[in-house]
Amino acid sequence: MRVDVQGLTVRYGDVTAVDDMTFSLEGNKIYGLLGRNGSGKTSLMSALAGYRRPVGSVQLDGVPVFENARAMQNVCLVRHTTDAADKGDKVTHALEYGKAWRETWDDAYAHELVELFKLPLKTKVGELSLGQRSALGVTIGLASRSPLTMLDESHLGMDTPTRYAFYDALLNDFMRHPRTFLISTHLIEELASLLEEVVIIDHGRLVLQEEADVLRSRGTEVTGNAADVDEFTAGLSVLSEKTLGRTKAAMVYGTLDDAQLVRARQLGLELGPIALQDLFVHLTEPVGGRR
Ligand SMILES: Nc1ncnc2c1ncn2[C@@H]1O[C@H](COP(=O)(O)OP(=O)(O)OP(=O)(O)O)[C@@H](O)[C@H]1O
Repeated sequence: MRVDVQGLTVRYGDVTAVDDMTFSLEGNKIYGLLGRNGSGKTSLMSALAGYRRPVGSVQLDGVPVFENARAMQNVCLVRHTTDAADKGDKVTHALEYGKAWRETWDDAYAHELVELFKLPLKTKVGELSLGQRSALGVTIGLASRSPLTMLDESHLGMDTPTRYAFYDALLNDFMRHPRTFLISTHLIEELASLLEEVVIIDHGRLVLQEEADVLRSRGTEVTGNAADVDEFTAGLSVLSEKTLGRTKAAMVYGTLDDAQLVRARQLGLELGPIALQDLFVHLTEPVGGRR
């Protein structure tokens, strides 16, 4: 499903959560929506789901989503809190609602995921653990097979093995049934290999939208003898450094020229791709204020 956002602004009283945002997602990809706390991810996703009347326009496959039941049926937004489901309902009922609401729902797949995540069907949603609630949200999101599926930090409460089981399930299901996923997460590196394109927002504004590989190629990890790494990176924009004994790894922002590549070889330094997370930190406002 294609998404077109034009001049979108979301305000809560005096607070501008999304500030005149314009971008398009061509669709059928796994997109990462990255942004610091309070940057406007949830507000943006709510507008994309048609939950609020937009200032500006939000179109899904060329059709405005707000007050359009047909378009909204093609969207599934899973938030990290299972606010959609009544906490007094049993898990099995939450899944039935998912099924009743969506033509694209795959019930057999929903039950495969219930098995995978060991979800207790007869337990009330309000009595699930945080991780189980996350698993229920993710189950609803994946089994909905919605043409636009948005997962807003929905896997936050899962433990590490469960998160990795979720990433596998997501990728496998996306390969079998390509659709548009927009996923917000603060666990960037874990999800990085799944993301084809990345949208970074900060203070309600679009910072960049880029293919993940292109974004990674904007920086280099330089590893080697600490003194040699220091010599090589002097004057470069270093995003972060890690030292282990005499070895150092430095994340450098910017493209290296031929002379620098030759010098790196002379010093015996290893050059590799940069972590998306380091770029993200560099591209958004630092904790405590502006750069
Ligand atoms: N219901 C609301 N009423 C008033 N202000 C709100 C409301 N919801 C969000 N905001 C404000 O809008 C801004 C964006 O919030 P939003 O939840 O969209 O950010 P987010 O990127 O999803 O944050 P997080 O990563 O912490 O979940 C914040 O300043 C927040 O305080």
